[in-house]
Amino acid sequence: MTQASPPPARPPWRTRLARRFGVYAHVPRMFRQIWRCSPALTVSSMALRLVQAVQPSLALYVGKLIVDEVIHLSSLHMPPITLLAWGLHGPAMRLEGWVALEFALIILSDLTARATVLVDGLLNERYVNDVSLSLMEHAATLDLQQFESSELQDLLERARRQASGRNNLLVQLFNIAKVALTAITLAAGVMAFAPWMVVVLLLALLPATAGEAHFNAEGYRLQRAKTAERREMDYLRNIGSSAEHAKELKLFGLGDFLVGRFRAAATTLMAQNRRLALRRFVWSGLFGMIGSVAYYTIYIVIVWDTVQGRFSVGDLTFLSGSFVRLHTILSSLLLGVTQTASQAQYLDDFFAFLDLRPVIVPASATRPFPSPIRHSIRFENVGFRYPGTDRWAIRNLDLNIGAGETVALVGENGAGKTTIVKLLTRLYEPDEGRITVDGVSLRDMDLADLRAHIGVIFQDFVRYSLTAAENIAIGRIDALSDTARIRAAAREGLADEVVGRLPHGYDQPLGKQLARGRELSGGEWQKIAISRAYMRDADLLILDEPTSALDARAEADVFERLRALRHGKAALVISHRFSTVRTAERIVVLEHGRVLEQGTHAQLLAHGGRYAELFALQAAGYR
Ligand SMILES: Nc1ncnc2c1ncn2[C@@H]1O[C@H](COP(=O)(O)OP(=O)(O)OP(=O)(O)O)[C@@H](O)[C@H]1O
Repeated sequence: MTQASPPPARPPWRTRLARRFGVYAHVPRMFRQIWRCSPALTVSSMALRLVQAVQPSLALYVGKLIVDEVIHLSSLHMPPITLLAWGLHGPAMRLEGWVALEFALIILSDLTARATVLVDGLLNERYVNDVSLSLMEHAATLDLQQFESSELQDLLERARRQASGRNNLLVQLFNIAKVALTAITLAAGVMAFAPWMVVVLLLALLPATAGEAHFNAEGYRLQRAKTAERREMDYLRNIGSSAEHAKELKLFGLGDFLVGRFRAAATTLMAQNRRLALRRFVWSGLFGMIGSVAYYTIYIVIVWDTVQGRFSVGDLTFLSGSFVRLHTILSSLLLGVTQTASQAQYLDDFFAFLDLRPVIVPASATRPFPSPIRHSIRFENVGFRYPGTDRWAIRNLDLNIGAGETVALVGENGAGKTTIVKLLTRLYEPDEGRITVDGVSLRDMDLADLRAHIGVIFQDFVRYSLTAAENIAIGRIDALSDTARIRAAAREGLADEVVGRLPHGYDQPLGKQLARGRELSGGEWQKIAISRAYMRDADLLILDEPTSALDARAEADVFERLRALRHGKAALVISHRFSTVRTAERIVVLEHGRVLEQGTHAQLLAHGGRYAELFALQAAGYR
């Protein structure tokens, strides 16, 4: 599975440059999303940063005033007095005022820093939840065929990373705004003394910025190209450590095989990441040094100017202090901008996912599902190919399911039985022909209305790690609190005696994922799934291999109830078991996506075709 895929090709420089600038295109959209989470918290977070931004310049300037005042006072040659007496001394009052202001600034800085952590924490949590909810809500609107494509899985994986790991982007962007403001105020202070210093410092930081931008883009490109490999690694990790797979893993001794495959994938990925990290380390170190050299050159000039008397000692403290900060702040600002740029690239994936539209377009003028069905459900010359494949899974299919009729579909593996169910429920659209209910095309119906009138149990139904009641209520989730309905459905689907044996009855969590969870046998799960179908008052009941795991008595019971329940409703049953199939009013034999023969059990046996042949084969097994 894992091939050491070659590093992705480098796009031309124009594209690279456009991408580097384009990464922030989605930031306003992200900001709107944050704002929607809580306008009050967003405003508070920004206001607190505004206060924090000007604080360092103010503190430095007050520091300069203190130093100058101390030098002034020490030049007055006061007689020795106590600190208290000196404090009450007139000339000291101004110094005390500056110190008090500095103290107030420090307290304010401390308070705003703490308040920012609090506000950001609250806002971040809301934002992360909002992002996860948007992902889930949007995923629910997409079609099955989109989920089955690996491109969508890759995009979803990257979008999820935005939901789980990229949430700091918000805090980082706010911090950048704060740091930028601080840098402006500090630079304005330094500019008043020597504008060239700021210019030199900015120029000296340019190489480091360019380097960071380059390596961040490279890093993202590598991560993006490796999405499929990472998904495979997640898959291997998951099957290697889940209770669901533990049984086969042990019996087939798959542990070493999985570990080996994971290790191979991880080693390739690590080697590519390491190469990039090393190149980044070397270049960033070199570029960083250019900034430091510029900084120390300027520092020496400031000291020299002070020694020469062009600057006061207060000026020296202010300038050197401002300069240290400006140097650190500008470096971190430039770094921050490029780092957030690389994170902002994930926003692309996140919003690209949110912008995906379902492929099955809703009908422009919807017609209600004809309930109850008076005549029939018809497949008229239907043809269908799965997206991305050339083979027709279904071709020239004409099929009729009359009102109140039970039709059984039989056919060898891959004949197209489940595909018919997917088309009937509009999980996929036919490429040719049409499907109608009493003459109304499925395409003209509202999707939710259509699905509300059909009860389906697929052969690979889901075993939810939820309580027994919830597992049954899944069939009609808006009736979750309707205990009587859940119990009635459980009786019809034979799940009530399964539930009766559970220590916590209907409140018993099922599966192994939840605390107190109880695992059921295959047949017991199937009874739960059949009960799900009974939760719906469906006009068409579709059971795809409903009784494959049931014992003979349970199977007979299920069909007896099915017949009793239907009262004029149609049913489509797919099965390989002839004991199930023979009870149907009509049996349709499929081959290569077409109807080969159809009729009652007796008619088909008399006909002596494929059905008779398959029936004889199975019957021989029992003799
Ligand atoms: N998601 C898919 N993408 C591509 N091809 C698919 C997909 N699902 C099924 N097929 C192909 O379509 C054909 C019909 O499959 P279908 O699941 O309808 O068969 P079936 O009659 O239900 O088989 P079985 O008895 O094994 O359940 C098969 O050749 C299968 O390989």
